Amino acid sequence: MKVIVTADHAGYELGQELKPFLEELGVEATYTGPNTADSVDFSDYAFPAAELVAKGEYDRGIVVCGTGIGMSIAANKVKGVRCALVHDVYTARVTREHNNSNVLAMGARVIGVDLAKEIVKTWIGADFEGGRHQRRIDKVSDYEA
Ligand SMILES: O=C(CO)[C@H](O)[C@H](O)[C@H](O)COP(=O)(O)O
Repeated sequence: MKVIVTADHAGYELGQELKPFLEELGVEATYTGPNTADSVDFSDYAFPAAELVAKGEYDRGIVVCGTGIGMSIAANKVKGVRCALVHDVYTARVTREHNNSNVLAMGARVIGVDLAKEIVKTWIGADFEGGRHQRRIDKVSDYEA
């Protein structure tokens, strides 16, 4: 699996920690966010990363900002992206099983590194269940189209 990780200035420390963590999980990970806390705009990082997921160049994306909200709003503007803002392990699992989310958003000012890693591990390992959930996703995709 190939995963792109990006962040803004508020999320860069967590974003950078996630690359080696994903590699420990056997995932090929790329980090495209900033390397300093200098202020940037989340949209400049969210759109390119989300587009690469939508194009299939990466299987999944992880986007991190202060709250995760700005990144998730931006990522969900990209056609084909289903970005889930997650701050607990339960929704990390269910958003894969039910929503087939292909981008995960987290807020580095909301949760700590250990919980973020648990969320990532759960989200990476959970599979889409299809069935009734596929029908529902198809309706969203039809609207998007
Ligand atoms: O867009 C956001 C809020 O939903 C992100 O959390 C940003 O990281 C945040 O707004 C950045 O805030 P800052 O005061 O400019 O550091």
